[in-house]
Amino acid sequence: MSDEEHASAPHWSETWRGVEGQVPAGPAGYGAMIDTLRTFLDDVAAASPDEAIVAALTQDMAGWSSKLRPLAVPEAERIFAHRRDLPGRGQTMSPQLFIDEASAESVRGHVTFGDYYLGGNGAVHGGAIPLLFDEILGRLSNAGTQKRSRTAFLHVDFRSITPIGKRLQIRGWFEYEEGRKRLLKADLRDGDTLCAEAEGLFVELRPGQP
Ligand SMILES: CCCCCCCCCCCCCCCC(=O)SCCNC(=O)CCNC(=O)[C@H](O)C(C)(C)COP(=O)(O)OP(=O)(O)OC[C@H]1O[C@@H](n2cnc3c(N)ncnc32)[C@H](O)[C@@H]1OP(=O)(O)O
Repeated sequence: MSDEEHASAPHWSETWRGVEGQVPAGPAGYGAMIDTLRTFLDDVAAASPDEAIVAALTQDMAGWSSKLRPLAVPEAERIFAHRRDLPGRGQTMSPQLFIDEASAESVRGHVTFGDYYLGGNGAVHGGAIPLLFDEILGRLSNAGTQKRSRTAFLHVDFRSITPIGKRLQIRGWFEYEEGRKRLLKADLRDGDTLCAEAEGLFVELRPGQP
């Protein structure tokens, strides 16, 4: 990185905590709303409601959709998934990632997959785990640089089942950088048990690449 690029690059911590002193986008209470939505999705997944509850819930949800739809804004103005100051970035697509320790080269955190992410027999769905790895490695790859990268490949090995409802430990780290290529690795553990590990190639975008 040249001196000029270094001076204008964001600090790596902004990726995990947002910009210190900057008022985050969105109204007060946005994070609490997203947390409530996460709990709601877990409750929907776990419940066996009767016909009356299903009808009432459908009506309530449709009511909220019709209130939200006119409030849609272009991507750059959206709050969902843009709140780097919140664990999970204020989104519900991937499980809420709590960062315990981070640097420019590595990150360590914890995560609990709720009932919403159940695949079967108490195990997390095999598609939700790569989502989490892409989240942590994609953010680490782009930490402290304006030269954004995108995932070119993400290889995941499932070593043992990943349990629902347990606090798990996740780590991500840089293996090496070579030109525009950044190779990163991650693992997900339940105590001493290795649940899954990943290797991702992130390729730095050229100017004009979306
Ligand atoms: C805009 C920023 C987003 C982040 C915002 C942050 C927001 C807050 C955080 C969000 C956290 C979630 C982060 C999610 C991150 C995603 O998930 S991004 C979405 C998923 N990924 C995509 O959609 C990418 C789609 N693919 C592409 O756009 C293009 O293929 C790529 C990856 C940009 C590469 O294309 P290219 O620039 O034309 O690269 P190319 O010159 O062909 O190759 C460069 C080098 O890489 C190698 N390479 C390329 N692809 C491969 C491959 N698949 N296998 C092996 N080698 C490969 C080439 O062989 C070449 O190697 P060398 O010859 O230099 O040794």
